Amino acid sequence: NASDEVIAFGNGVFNDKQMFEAQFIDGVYGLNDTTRGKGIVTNDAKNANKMVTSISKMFTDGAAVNAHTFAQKTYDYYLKTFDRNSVDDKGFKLVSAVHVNNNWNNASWNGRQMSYGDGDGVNYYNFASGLDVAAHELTHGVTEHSANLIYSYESGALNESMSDIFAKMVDRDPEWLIGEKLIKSGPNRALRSMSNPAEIIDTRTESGYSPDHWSKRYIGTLDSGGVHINSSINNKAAYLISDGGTHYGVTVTGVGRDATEQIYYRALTKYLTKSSNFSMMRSAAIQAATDLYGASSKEVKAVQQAYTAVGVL
Ligand SMILES: Cc1cccc(C(=O)O)c1OC(=O)C1CC1
Ligand SMILES: [Zn+2]
Repeated sequence: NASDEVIAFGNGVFNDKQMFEAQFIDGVYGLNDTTRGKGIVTNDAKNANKMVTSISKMFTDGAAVNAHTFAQKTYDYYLKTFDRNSVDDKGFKLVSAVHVNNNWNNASWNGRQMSYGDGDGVNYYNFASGLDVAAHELTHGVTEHSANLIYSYESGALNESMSDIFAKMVDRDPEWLIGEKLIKSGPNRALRSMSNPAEIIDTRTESGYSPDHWSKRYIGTLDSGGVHINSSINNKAAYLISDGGTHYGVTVTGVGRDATEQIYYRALTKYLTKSSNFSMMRSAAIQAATDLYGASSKEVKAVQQAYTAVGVL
């Protein structure tokens, strides 16, 4: 029988009410949106680690409702802000799996789909519960279909930072915290902080905190050469470009989120390459800001000052 689009309602993990397009296929309602690109589909992995393809009625499953609606919101952000049609700009079908593995404290993009763990319920809530998490994962897809930054050492830290930056452009909060909704208990109130990276305890680093300056970068092999550790250095720069501030004695006059997202999107899609390092990130952002706002613009000045403030020349 014909499948038809319906408007459905459901509650997320924290009973956040969501409204979304759903599909009625072969007698079953499913989280299947055929109105965006080549589609947006959400599956229940039933705590297996294989990606099942069953679309079942999941409006009562908070993780599924969140993963699905957050993928829609992120799709809409890229289309509206940059006229980008999904991760590949060709309508790439966005597939998400929830309840992956058991008590999995992770979320991922594997080149084909997003996956979310349920969290252990002690330190973490369900990893599908944060819009910033979904936007982070989906942006890994955007990066893969643009600069395709190698996921290790400095290029990997930039890969991670792109995901954090756009996560916060989609899911805006004044302190630019990453994954704050996931934390149930533990020393940190978020996975990362872009406004003040050094507030986050990280026992992998020499100082014990996330780095907020290139001189404090993690040099080691953990975390694929520190991709989630050193991303904080570029995150801080992006925060300073947007909101401004004085950091290690260097003052940046912020230019706002809208200019900042345009600068980073242009840098990511036009200037960064798979082996770009932090210094090349500085050059790419300056070039992007020059293209968009002019060589003597306040935006170019903010980029120069921000990268100087985090020790990247
Ligand atoms: C929780 C987690 C663990 C390992 C990798 C990632 C990853 O996607 O890089 C990950 O997800 C995040 O960092 C998102 C922002 C919360
Ligand atoms: Zn990531």
